[in-house]
Amino acid sequence: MRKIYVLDTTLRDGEQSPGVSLTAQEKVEIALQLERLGIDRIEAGFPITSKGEIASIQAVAKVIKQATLVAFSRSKEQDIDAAREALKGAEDACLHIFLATSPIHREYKLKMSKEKVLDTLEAAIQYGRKYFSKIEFSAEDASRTEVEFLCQVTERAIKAGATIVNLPDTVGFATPDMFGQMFKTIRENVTGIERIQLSTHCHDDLGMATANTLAAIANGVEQFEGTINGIGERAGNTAVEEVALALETRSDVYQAKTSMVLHEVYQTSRMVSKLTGMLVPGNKAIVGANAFAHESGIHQDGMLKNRATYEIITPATIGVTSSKLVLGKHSGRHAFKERLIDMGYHLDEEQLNTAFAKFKELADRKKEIVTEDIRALIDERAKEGPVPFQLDQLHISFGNHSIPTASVRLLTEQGDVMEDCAIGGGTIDAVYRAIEKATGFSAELEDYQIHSVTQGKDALGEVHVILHQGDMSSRGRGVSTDIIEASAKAYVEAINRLVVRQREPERDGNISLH
Ligand SMILES: CC(=O)SCCNC(=O)CCNC(=O)[C@H](O)C(C)(C)COP(=O)(O)OP(=O)(O)OC[C@H]1O[C@@H](n2cnc3c(N)ncnc32)[C@H](O)[C@@H]1OP(=O)(O)O
Ligand SMILES: CC(C)C(=O)C(=O)O
Repeated sequence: MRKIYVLDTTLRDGEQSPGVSLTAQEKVEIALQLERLGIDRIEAGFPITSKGEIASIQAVAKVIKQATLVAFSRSKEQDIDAAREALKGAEDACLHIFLATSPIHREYKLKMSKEKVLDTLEAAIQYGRKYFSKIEFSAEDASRTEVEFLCQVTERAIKAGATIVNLPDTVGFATPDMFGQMFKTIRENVTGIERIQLSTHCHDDLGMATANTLAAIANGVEQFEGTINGIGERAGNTAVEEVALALETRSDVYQAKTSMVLHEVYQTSRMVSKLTGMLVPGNKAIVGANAFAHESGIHQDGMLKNRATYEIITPATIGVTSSKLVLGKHSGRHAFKERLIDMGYHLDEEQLNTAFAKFKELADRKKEIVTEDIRALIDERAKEGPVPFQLDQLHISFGNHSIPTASVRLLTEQGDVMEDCAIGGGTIDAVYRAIEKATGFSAELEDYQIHSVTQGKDALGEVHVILHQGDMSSRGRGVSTDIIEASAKAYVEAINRLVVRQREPERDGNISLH
C-alpha cells in the first residue's frame, strides 16, 4: 500500500470559515487531538495575519512533538519572516509559500505577468530555503491555470528548493477527470518531479472536493490537504475524514492508505465542531449524526440480519460505539420487537401487533420514538380492556382574550355515546368540566402533575391526577404528544377507577390509591 501524507489545515484554512476565530488555547487543544489522530502535517496558521496568530502558532509549536508544523505565507519576505518567528520553537517545521498562477489571478489580483509570477515564487522559495529545510509551494488556483504554465511553475519551484509542490483546486472548479489528468500531465512532463512530493488541496464549491482529491491520489499525488468536517473558506475544504475512510474502505481501488488513527476521527470531529461553532449536518458523510443511524424498516431488518447489508464502515472504525436503529414512522416490526426485547418486554404476537399499531400512530405525530416513549406506550397498553368510559373525541377553543371552551365525546362500555361541552377558568379546567358533564360523574381534583417523558418540542407529555369522591380516591395517568389530551386521558382513567370501585367495593376496597 502506498502511504498518503495528510496535511490538516483546520487551524488555517478551516479557521478562514466565516465567523470562526480560534484562541491560542483552542488551537492547542485541536492540534493535540490532530496529533492523536495521526495527522502527518499540521498547518497551524498564517503568521502574517496578526501578532495573536504568531503567538497561537508558537503555543502549538510548544506541544506538538510528532507531526510536522506548517505555517502559511505569501511570496513575500515579510510573511516568511513572520513564519520564522511563529515556527521557531517547532520540533519539525515546514514553510508553506503560495502564489496564484491562473490568468484571472495574475491579471486582476496580482497584476503580474507569467514571468513575474515565476520570478516571485522563485525568490520567495530561495529566501525561505535560507531558514527552512522543508518548503511546500502552492500554485493557488492551479486548476484554472494553463497546464503548460503550471508545468513551468512546478519546475521552477522544484529548482528553487521546494520539497512539496501543491496544486490546489482553489475555487472548487475542477471535475475529477480533468483534475486527475492535470496531475498526470505534471508527473509526465516536469523535470525533477521525482525529487519532491506532489500534493493537492481542494475546495467544495461544487461538492466535488473529496472526489477531486481521490482523483489526484489515483494520479500519483503523495499528500492531500483538508480539514476536519470539511470546514473552510466558502463551501469548505476536502473533509480529511472522508478521504481517509474512502482510502481505507476502497483500498482495492486506490491501493493507498494514510497513517491516521481512524478511531480518533469521531472525537476529533466533535471537538472541532464544538470549538469552531460549526455544526456538523446530520447527513454529513462519516461523522454526521445519521451516518450510522437507520430508521427505515427494510434497512433495520437488513441490519439485524447482517449489518453489512446497509453499512460499509463499522461505527467502531471511527470511534463511535454502535450503529443506531432509530424508531420512527418508517420503522418495521423487526426493529420494534428488537427494541422491546432490549427493554425487557416479551410480548406475544397479538400484543406485539397491538403495540406496533400504537407505535405507528405515535410515529405519525412524533419524529423519533425513544425508549421512554415505548415504555409509556406499553404501560398504556397494559391497562387496556373494557372500561366504563373511553375518550373518543376532544375539541378545545382557547384564545388569550376568550373563555376556554371544551367539548368531549366519550364512549361507554355498552357503546353509548356521551357528549357534552363546558367552559372553564383554563383549558384543562374546561376539559375536566366537560368530562364531568358527559359522564355525570363529579369528583374533586386533589393533585395534577405533568412532565415530559422525553426531550424536544414533540416529546410525549405524561399527566398524573388524583381524584377524590367522598372517601374514595383514585389515580389516573395519561400520555400523549399533546398535553391537553394527556390531561383528559388521565382524568378519564381516574374516573373509570372510581366507577369500577363503586361497582365492586368489596374487591377494590374503598380508600386505596391505585
Ligand atoms: C487561497 C487562500 O486561502 S489565500 C489565504 C487567505 N487568507 C487570508 O487572507 C487570511 C489572512 N489575511 C490577512 O490577514 C491579510 O489579508 C494580510 C495580512 C495577509 C494582508 O493584508 P493587507 O496587506 O491589508 O492586504 P490585502 O489582504 O488587502 O490584500 C492582499 C495583498 O496581497 C497580495 N497577494 C495575494 N496573494 C499573494 C501572494 N501569494 N504573494 C504575494 N502577494 C500576494 C495581493 O495582491 C494584495 O496586494 P496589494 O496590496 O499589492 O494589492
Ligand atoms: C493556496 C492553497 C494552499 C489554498 O489555500 C487554496 O488554494 O485554497
